[in-house]
Amino acid sequence: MDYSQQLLENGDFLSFTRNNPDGIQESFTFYLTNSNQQTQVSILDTGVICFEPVDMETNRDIVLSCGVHGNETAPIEICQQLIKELLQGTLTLKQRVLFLFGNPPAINLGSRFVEENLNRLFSGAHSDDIGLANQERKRAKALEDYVREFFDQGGSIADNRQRLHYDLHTAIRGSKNDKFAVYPFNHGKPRDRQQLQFLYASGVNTILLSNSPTTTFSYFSVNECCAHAFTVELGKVRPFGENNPDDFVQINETLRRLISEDEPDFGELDPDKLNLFEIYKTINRHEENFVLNFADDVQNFTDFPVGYVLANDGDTAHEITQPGEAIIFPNADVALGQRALLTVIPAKLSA
Ligand SMILES: O=C(O)CCC(=O)N[C@@H](CCC(=O)O)C(=O)O
Ligand SMILES: [Zn+2]
Repeated sequence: MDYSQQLLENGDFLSFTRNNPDGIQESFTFYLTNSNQQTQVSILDTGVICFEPVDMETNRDIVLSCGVHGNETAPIEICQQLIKELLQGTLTLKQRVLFLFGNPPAINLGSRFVEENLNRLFSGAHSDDIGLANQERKRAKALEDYVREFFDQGGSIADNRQRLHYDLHTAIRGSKNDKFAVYPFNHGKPRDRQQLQFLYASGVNTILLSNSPTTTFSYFSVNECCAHAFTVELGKVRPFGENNPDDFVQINETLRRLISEDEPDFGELDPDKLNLFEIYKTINRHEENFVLNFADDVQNFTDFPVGYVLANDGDTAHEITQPGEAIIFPNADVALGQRALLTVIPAKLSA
């Protein structure tokens, strides 16, 4: 049985990806027909599948990525289910959608990454040290190319086309705010209220505004593709099969509407309902002797008193300097030079 027939029968793109973690021999395309509407399905690489309505006006191009960190399974399960329903014709396709399972070898290992954190390798960082051409660097470059090409083929945002990229993750620690999103630096452009409302309707009521360039996937799409893009954290990391579907009802619903409606209305933003923070400090690990001065079970968004030493990096002490300053993504076990934690402070949406 050929691959396209197999995918049509079982809709199981995740197994296809996991069985071909290092790539496929060549890309392939096939067509689906449902209620007289044709869909072009293109498998461009392992973990890369694109759905496009044929001969139908569309107004947005949607990228949904997951598994950029291989052990973050809830987003992988969400995307797998959407792909299955599209392949089996039970979810209507009205817009172009590109799904990406970011790091198949890491997904198979159930680990965050194999050699290097993929989500630190975008915006060209994959080519910074040419001696280091590991699979994550190659994949970061390939993912950039797939996303750029997908948006380019959709058409220009000057023609009122919307470009969207939601990079779906789960966090290592528990969190006082279970679901939250990083809104990448957008070089001073106003933050998009419709997008904030979309996130709110998806159950993501906490937003971290980033004020500087990074090497994450979502910043790449904002900066190089002019997309609305976010890193979306959907709860705590759990192994496959241990995620509670009840925790993802809202995002499942909003993503379905985004894919299958012409002009979905997600309601009006009430900024008072959002917990808004800005990223205040990025603390990188520079020394082997790096310690965090709080326990492993301290949750994201926990604040500490001014003067509290959060971390010691060799001889450097990183202190809390602002009332309300709270921790996000603490991880002492990162490579030297990489981000070991962020701090955030409460923020307001500018008019
Ligand atoms: O919980 C953690 O420590 C990490 C969760 C995670 O993978 N977060 C992303 C955030 C990316 C961003 O800042 O936009 C990451 O660290 O890559
Ligand atoms: Zn992640």
